[in-house]
Amino acid sequence: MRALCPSTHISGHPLLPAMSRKKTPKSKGASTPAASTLPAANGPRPARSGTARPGPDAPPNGPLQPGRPSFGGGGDFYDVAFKVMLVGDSGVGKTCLLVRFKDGAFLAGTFISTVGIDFRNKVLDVDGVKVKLQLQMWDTAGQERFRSVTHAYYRDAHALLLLYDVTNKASFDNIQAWLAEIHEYAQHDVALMLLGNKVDSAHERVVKREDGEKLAKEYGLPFMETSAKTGLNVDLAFTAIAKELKQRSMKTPSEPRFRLHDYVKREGQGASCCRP
Ligand SMILES: Nc1nc2c(ncn2[C@@H]2O[C@H](COP(=O)(O)OP(=O)(O)OP(=O)(O)O)[C@@H](O)[C@H]2O)c(=O)[nH]1
Ligand SMILES: [Mg+2]
Repeated sequence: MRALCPSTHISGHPLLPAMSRKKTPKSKGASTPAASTLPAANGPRPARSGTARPGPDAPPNGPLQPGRPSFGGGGDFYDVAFKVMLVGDSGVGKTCLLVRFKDGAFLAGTFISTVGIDFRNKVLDVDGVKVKLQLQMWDTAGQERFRSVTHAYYRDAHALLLLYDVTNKASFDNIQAWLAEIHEYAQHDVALMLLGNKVDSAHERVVKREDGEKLAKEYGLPFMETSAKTGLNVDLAFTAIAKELKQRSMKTPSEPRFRLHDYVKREGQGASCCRP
């Protein structure tokens, strides 16, 4: 039985009609990647702690979310905030990865596909700076009228985590189509990382690690294999993105450049370490 990852589907969301949840993974075409509007990673400049917050006239989709200097009404204190979208075929584990990162959990149950928007926020401490990651993903359930919405969301994303499932060849084959969509709709400098998920399912693996590495190299992407089930490399993936985004927005001349590729290569663990 497949595990169920809780979804934060917003019923009653103004953009979402009442939709039933899909229970089988769908092809890439049916799962519209979410997009963002922010000037990706090097686009907008997140406000630092103590800096002015955008006033009421600030564009709603400005590059960075305002920092909350020392207190936040929502309970999460942060200096800079970024939007991170998870994209990839249905069933690759986007919701599970998000839940694992946010709550440290992997719940057994039946796969319930996300309909609408799934999101979580988490604040990380990156070298003394509180970085809030606004993690989200959209699913349009194949409804064409929502594609424009999700494409708009692409432009808002500062970072994109592009997932495939190592036990599902089609999800890997579709990566190029996802990259084409990202290229078309996301900010040109969006921080992007390729993740091969479900490496705990060693016996069902059909996509070799080397294949993922090769594809990533071809497109110049940082790459890691992950498992939402065991937690392998999950925190690392989000931490790496947080470090990259924080560096892009707050880099001081004296600070050595953070190299995302090198970081994930150095810190990433092999699947063999965490097989159940
Ligand atoms: N073994 C294993 N199963 C996983 C892992 N991640 C997710 N799954 C399972 O894969 C199925 C799909 O996971 P989801 O996280 O719901 O997939 P999704 O990408 O959010 O799918 P959509 O919402 O349809 O786009 C569920 O049954 C999960 O339990 C993993 O790392 N290992
Ligand atoms: Mg989901």
